[in-house]
Parts: sequence; structure tokens; C-alpha cells
Amino acid sequence: MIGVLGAGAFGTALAIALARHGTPVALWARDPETVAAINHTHRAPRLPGATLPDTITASTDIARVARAETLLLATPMQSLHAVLSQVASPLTGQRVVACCKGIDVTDLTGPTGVIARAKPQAIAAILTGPSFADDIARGLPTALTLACADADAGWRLQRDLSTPTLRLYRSTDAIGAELGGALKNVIAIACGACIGIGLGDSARAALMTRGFAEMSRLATTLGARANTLAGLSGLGDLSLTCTSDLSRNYRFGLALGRGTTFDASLTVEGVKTAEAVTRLAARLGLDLPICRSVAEVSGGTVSVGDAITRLLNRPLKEE
Ligand SMILES: NC(=O)C1=CN([C@@H]2O[C@H](COP(=O)(O)OP(=O)(O)OC[C@H]3O[C@@H](n4cnc5c(N)ncnc54)[C@H](OP(=O)(O)O)[C@@H]3O)[C@@H](O)[C@H]2O)C=CC1
Ligand SMILES: O=C(CO)COP(=O)(O)O
Repeated sequence: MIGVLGAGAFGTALAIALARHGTPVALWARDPETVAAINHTHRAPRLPGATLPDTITASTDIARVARAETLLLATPMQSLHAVLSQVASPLTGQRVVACCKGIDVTDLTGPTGVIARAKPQAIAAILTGPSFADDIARGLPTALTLACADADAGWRLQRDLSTPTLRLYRSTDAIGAELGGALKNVIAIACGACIGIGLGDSARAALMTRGFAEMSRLATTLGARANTLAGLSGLGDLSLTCTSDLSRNYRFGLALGRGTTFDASLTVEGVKTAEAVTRLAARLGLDLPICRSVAEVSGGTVSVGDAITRLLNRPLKEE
């Protein structure tokens, strides 16, 4: 039995992939209507169109779901600490796998840092990489990074969570994996804004490349390995998110660039992460101009046009 906290698009898609492969899944949702829909109609409101195998059961009882030996955390990043605080158990020795992407604006750590703070006796891991929930739910091939500082636990998680179409690569660099996943969303907002305002594909390629340099600068300063950033969780997810209209972060950026409105009920992790990254960079004395621009434009203090002018007028540099 695997427990999944969060019956949003991603938690539900992972539950479907695992259940199809023969693993029973218990899903926790805070909303009783979501639970009823899953249990009675095998449909999840946040993943319309998908039919859930009947070995997926849903519950509003978080303590019950949290008894699973392996627990996937699939709520948005900024709610992670609050969700874990609702679990009374210390989760001693349980494998707790974050499936969210971002940096907590309060403590400026990624998901495994939040797990370590809330549940220090759990084994923390992260599952991240290029994957849209719809693709996973449809059984399309997907490759992700499973990173856990504990190599043995990471190996067992890789074995237990891989399926014929969900191919997991393991790593012990949890910091690198989670920072790649967090930061690519910020760069995707920048790329969306660039396309939305009409700067074209060449400018987007420049933003992706210089954005990758910022991702690497911050992550390696925090102890990540450079080759982790070059893998699925970094470059892989950056490529997907900065180029696909299916990405909410990219579409949010498009709306900023076009000056149109955006559905505030959608999960756009890059906004709060840009804020957290800007504070982290200031604390570390790092220059991350694209991330800072995204924070300012998303926060409404700078226009997209002014942010672009400022980026283009920076002193010329060596690459
Ligand atoms: N969707 C995707 O393709 C992918 C998403 N991810 C990551 O997965 C994470 C979740 O995203 P996704 O599933 O898409 O998001 P959704 O918006 O689809 O769902 C979010 C889920 O979290 C729940 N939730 C939101 N806030 C809270 C809270 N404060 N307490 C408890 N539950 C809460 C929501 O409950 P309710 O419905 O009641 O509001 C909902 O079930 C993100 O970090 C995202 O980056 C990673 C890879 C792919
Ligand atoms: O993380 C994702 C793809 O890997 C999903 O991207 P969005 O959250 O931008 O939709």
C-alpha cells in the first residue's frame, strides 16, 4: 500500500500509474466531495478525463493514509509544512517522498528540507522531472529522478515506484534534484512572458540558457552536484516547462507578457518560488537577474517591458 497526500492532478496521476501496476493506493484529500467522487465514480475533479482503478481508495482521514510505509506528498509546495503538521505521527522510518516543486517562502528550503524539519525521523526523498500529470495518467512514457540522500532507501524506492511506463532514475543528490524542479518553474514564467510579449524563440532560447546558468549557480552554492542540474530534474524539466503550452507556469508567463488575466485557482509554483529564490540569493550574495525579474514582475512592482530592458542593459560579460 502506498499513501498519497493530495488528490490534485499530480497525486492522482501517480496513484493511477502505481495502481495500474498492481500497487494498492490510499489517497488523502481535504475535500469530502473529492473523496466521494473518487470512491463512488472513480473520477478525480482535478484530473478530469481520467478513470481511476478501483484499487485506489480515497479518504479525508490523513492519519489513516499516513500509515503507509511509503508516503507521496503531492500538495503544492507552500502547503507542504501545514499538511505534514496535520499528521500526528513522527513517521519514524517511513519513506516520505515529496512530489512537489518549489522553495518554501518561510524557511527558504526545498521539499526535503521541509520534511526534515517537520518529520526528522522520516526518510526524506524527492520525485521530480519532466512530466505532465495527464501524460502519466494516460500511461505515456515518462522518466523522472528519484533522489534520496540515503542510497539504500533510494534504491528501494526506485524499485517500488517504477512501472513499465514510469521510468525512475535514482540519485543521492536530493538538493540538486529539488532545486532543479523548483527553479525551472521560475524560468518557465520568464519564457512565457518573453513569448507573450512577442520577443520570439531566439530570445526564449537565451532565457532558457541563462536561466539554466542561474539554476546551476544557486544549486551548486547550496551543495548540489552540477551533473544533477544537467539531468531530468533540471535541464530535462526546464526544456519541457519552458516550451509547452500545457505548463501552468509557462501559461502564467504568457499572460503576464500579453497583459491578460490568469485563472487564480491554478497552481503556479514559480511565483512564490521566485520570491523565495530572490531572498535566498540576497542572503548568499548571488546575482540571479532572471529570477529576480520574475519575482518583481509577478509581484507587480516592475512591468515585463521594463524587466526586459533592464536585463538587456546589464554590463557585457564572459559566458
Ligand atoms: N500537474 C502536473 O502536471 C505536475 C505537478 N507537479 C507538482 O505537484 C504539486 C501539486 O500540483 P498539482 O497536483 O498539479 O496541483 P493541483 O492544483 O492539481 O492540486 C493541488 C492539490 O493540493 C491540494 N491542496 C492545495 N492546498 C492545500 C492545502 N493548503 N492543504 C491541503 N491540500 C491542499 C488541493 O486540494 P483542493 O482540491 O481541495 O483544493 C489539490 O488536491 C506541485 O508542486 C506541482 O509542481 C509535478 C509534476 C507534474
Ligand atoms: O512540473 C511540471 C512538468 O514537469 C508541470 O508544470 P506546471 O506546474 O507548470 O504545469
